[in-house]
Amino acid sequence: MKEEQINKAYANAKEHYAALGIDVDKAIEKLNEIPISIHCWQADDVSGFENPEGELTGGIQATGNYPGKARTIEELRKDIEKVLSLVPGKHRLSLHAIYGDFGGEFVDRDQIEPKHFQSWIDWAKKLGIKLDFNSTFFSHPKADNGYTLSDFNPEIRNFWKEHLRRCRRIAAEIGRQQGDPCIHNIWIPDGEKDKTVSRLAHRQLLKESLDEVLSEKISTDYLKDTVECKLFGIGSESYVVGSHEFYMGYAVKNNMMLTLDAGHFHPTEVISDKISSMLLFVPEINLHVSRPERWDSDHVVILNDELLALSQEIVRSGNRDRVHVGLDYFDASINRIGAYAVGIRSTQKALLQALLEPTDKLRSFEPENKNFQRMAYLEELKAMPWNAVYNYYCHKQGVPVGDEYIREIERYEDEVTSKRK
Ligand SMILES: C[C@H](O)[C@H](O)[C@@H](O)C(=O)CO
Ligand SMILES: [Mn+2]
Repeated sequence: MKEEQINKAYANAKEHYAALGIDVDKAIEKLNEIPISIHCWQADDVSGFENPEGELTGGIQATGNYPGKARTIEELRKDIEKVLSLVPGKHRLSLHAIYGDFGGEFVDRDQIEPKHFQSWIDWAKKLGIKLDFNSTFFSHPKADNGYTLSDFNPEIRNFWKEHLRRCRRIAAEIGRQQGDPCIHNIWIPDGEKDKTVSRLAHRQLLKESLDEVLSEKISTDYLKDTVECKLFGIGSESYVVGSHEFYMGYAVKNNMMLTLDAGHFHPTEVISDKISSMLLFVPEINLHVSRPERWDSDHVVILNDELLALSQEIVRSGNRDRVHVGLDYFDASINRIGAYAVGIRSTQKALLQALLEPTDKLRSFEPENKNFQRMAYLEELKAMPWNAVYNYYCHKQGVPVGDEYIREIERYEDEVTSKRK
């Protein structure tokens, strides 16, 4: 797109929004301050570097066999660097524990240390980005019977407690070195395919295991733990120990962060409407923005109604700094760099639309029962020239404008990912 065209469209958009009392430059500034925590696992179908040839377990599945997935740390970093060059803003990278730099050795989960993540910390520092972290309770023989921290066997529980303990210390070290708290997401796949009888017993064990490990106090200047619930997984259709009620209760009781994953609820249930409730009871919320298609299928995030509603709720709540936006999907059926670019850019477009909303004006209709006016303005806003503002933002940040990123990805595929056999 030509510079002149971008500027002209932007000037026109600016005028349109000004008529509604909206300052587009301020909206861009605010958008620029919202980091998106980019998940490292889209690049390699959640394989990681502990046992890359191993099976992906834990009730999640990456479907598809598109060529070019990252096979090494170097390839994964190169891919993430490419992704970062295609999107405006400063973002974060969310690492899973199985993505350590193990130097070709097998290091079991109860043995990992900060040193295995030092090269990630150094790399991130060089790029000027921050890291988040995830403990990995899946794809491991000690999780094969469906339980980890809530297993009846104390040896299994102890193994996973040690993993969690170490992950917290690794995340804290990342936070300390980057001078910004590292968000440590705890997702535990424990559950069963069919009619579990001992539901309470497993939940009691999960609670006890978490209580024990989380009793080690670590400053929130370095580490922010967050717990992620789930309704069901593949092979855990009937029972998941860490359900919504379990973790909502756990997070509220312990005054800690709660992760809401868009794919972890009933098929028609949305997380956008949970934000305004949970903000009243937990200090912070972590989002795993994903796209469930019929089930928790982890499709690439696109600009749909729920993504917009989610963004509106974040912005309208006035608590942007208490809601952390992270992505979580792993589509192996399409170009993986493209999957990242679409997901990040769409999330930003939704956030921008929310930031360009004349919220006070809309709110003013409510006490006056002017619900037609509210609805009509909301409809008008959908067709406002927000995309011209996004294009201008991309242009100013020196990243591809409009559909230019598609050709960049095709070039990268020709030159890099297609050569990975
Ligand atoms: C790989 C992630 O940890 C995983 O996707 C988790 O966050 C989840 O959402 C599982 O369904
Ligand atoms: Mn998730």
